[in-house]
Amino acid sequence: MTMSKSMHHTARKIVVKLGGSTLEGLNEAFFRNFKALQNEGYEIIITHGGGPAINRALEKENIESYTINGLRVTSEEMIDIVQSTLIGKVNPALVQQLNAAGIPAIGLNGFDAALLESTYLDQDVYGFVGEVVRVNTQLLDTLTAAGIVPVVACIGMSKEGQALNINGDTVASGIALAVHAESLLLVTDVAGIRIKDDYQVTAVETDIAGWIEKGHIYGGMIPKVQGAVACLQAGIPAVQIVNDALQGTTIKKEG
Ligand SMILES: Nc1ncnc2c1ncn2[C@@H]1O[C@H](COP(=O)(O)OP(=O)(O)O)[C@@H](O)[C@H]1O
Ligand SMILES: CC(=O)N[C@@H](CCC(=O)OP(=O)(O)O)C(=O)O
Repeated sequence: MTMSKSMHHTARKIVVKLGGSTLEGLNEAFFRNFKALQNEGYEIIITHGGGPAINRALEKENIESYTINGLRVTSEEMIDIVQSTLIGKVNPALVQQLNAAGIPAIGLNGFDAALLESTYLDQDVYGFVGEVVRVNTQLLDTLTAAGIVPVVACIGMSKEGQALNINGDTVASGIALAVHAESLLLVTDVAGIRIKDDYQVTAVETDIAGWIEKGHIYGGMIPKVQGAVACLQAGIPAVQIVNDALQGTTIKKEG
């Protein structure tokens, strides 16, 4: 029997999402860990948020904002500010840090080669907030195969060409699903999931819903664990929620 050669690009992939709170000062240890993963043969795709930078830009314009379930309700006047902050400021600053550390990186957002096709999550409730419908994985494959790290800002593009604000964690899990990543790493400002007083080293997917219901997980942690559950259910073996020293919680399907 002969084995047919797969047409798929089969390199092992990791998606790393950098939360807004971690972006400004990535430390040397982070870049070391990053290069170690590349040297092991992993192709890495970076996605990022920028919540704190968006907050500052909105404050400057005296615009108040609020979140529901960790998602920022985004009005028409806000989406322009979100778009220009993430694509114009946060993304190039991160790309610069990577390039300076010797990691060739290219900045992208949902509009580039229709990278993130999106629809409104629920326009009546959230306004200009999107969810990921389709990812141009071919673009990502082409770049990573050429040794270039894609750095994706979490702005989606609707069919009509409208920019949509997508939570960074939602983009990260959407891309991880689309490229069949081996793992998803959500880097944030806390050492993983804290339940009462204890940071969890491991968690199983079935714990998550109850923790949200009881209020142990709230705010910005909600889109992270929801993205994690979607990845685990689609067969991605593990999702990690960690701080910049890569300490935190590993979430798995079963204990
Ligand atoms: N159970 C929990 N464990 C840890 N952090 C939690 C939990 N529930 C809510 N949070 C909050 O989630 C925050 C991380 O989300 P967020 O601020 O959106 O970070 P990022 O910008 O990295 O996406 C933490 O700083 C913490 O305030
Ligand atoms: C819809 C939604 O919530 N969008 C986020 C996008 C930025 C983000 O996700 O930033 P962090 O990774 O720092 O949380 C927002 O407007 O803040």
